[in-house]
Amino acid sequence: MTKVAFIGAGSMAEALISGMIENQLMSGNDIWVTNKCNHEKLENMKAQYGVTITYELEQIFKDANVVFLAMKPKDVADALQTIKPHLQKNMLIISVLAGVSIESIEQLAEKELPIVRAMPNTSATIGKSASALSVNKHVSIEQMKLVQQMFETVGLASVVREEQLDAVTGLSGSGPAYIYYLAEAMEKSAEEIGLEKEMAKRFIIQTLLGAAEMLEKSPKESHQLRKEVTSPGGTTEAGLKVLDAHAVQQAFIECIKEATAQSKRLGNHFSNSRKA
Ligand SMILES: NC(=O)C1=CN([C@@H]2O[C@H](COP(=O)(O)OP(=O)(O)OC[C@H]3O[C@@H](n4cnc5c(N)ncnc54)[C@H](OP(=O)(O)O)[C@@H]3O)[C@@H](O)[C@H]2O)C=CC1
Ligand SMILES: O=C(O)[C@@H]1CCC=N1
Repeated sequence: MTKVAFIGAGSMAEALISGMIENQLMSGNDIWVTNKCNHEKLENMKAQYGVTITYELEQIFKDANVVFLAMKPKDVADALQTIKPHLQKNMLIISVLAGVSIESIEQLAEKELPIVRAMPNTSATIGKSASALSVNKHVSIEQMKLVQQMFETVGLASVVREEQLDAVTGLSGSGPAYIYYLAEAMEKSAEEIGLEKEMAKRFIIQTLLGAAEMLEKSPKESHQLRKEVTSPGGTTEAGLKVLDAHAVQQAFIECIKEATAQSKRLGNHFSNSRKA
């Protein structure tokens, strides 16, 4: 049996727990969860997923095979300071923290541990995450199999070079938020052009799902698929002219580059503050 401990019980931890349970990789009995102080949140997770919740570190780490680090980057130094006496050589550490390098975690833990740095996204909740994984040399073949299995259960999982993880964070870690941002704009416009909210929502969702599936299944590139919707002198052309006038495509490119840069900054800030 695998015992999985989550240190941090926020959005990303919940997405992974929900996805792993929903897709029957494990049950709530296998999962232990703690956070900093939000007891109500832990109680909610216990009620919803049947996980064990505790602030007793002895309990959470006893016989744990896998330890997820799922706090914000700014909190990982304090968290590791507290948990490090409980970390054992055979425990696989999986960090989902944006920006924070494997080396930084090794230094904070002050012992040689198998460490995976992962960048999933919140679509793990429904088994649709895009997760990138990097590992250190202490991760065994068996542990790697387990990691692959866990992240494949919650979506697509690929091993990447660690230096690629900031870009993955900017692209697909943050990515769901960009799509929700577009959905928000579509919902707001629907209201203004006189469509009922519920009906418009169904049309928006189906349009996003349909376009995503076309991107997946059609052999055509995205720009070709866009062209096929855009009749000369038609409605799409008129709409897209407005987006071009506002340089929206360029803005999205800059958005992803900035998110990537922020991931690097989070990591640098973190390692510099350790050196200071
Ligand atoms: N949200 C997302 O879409 C994604 C997030 N990530 C990464 O996941 C990590 C968590 O993000 P997210 O879930 O959004 O953050 P949240 O703010 O939702 O959750 C953070 C959790 O960490 C807990 N925590 C803080 N300090 C400690 C501590 N010392 N010991 C134990 N638990 C602690 C908090 O507890 P309390 O509530 O009690 O303060 C809270 O449960 C981040 O590092 C982020 O970069 C990665 C991919 C996507
Ligand atoms: O916004 C963040 O920092 C985290 C990392 C990727 C998605 N959410």
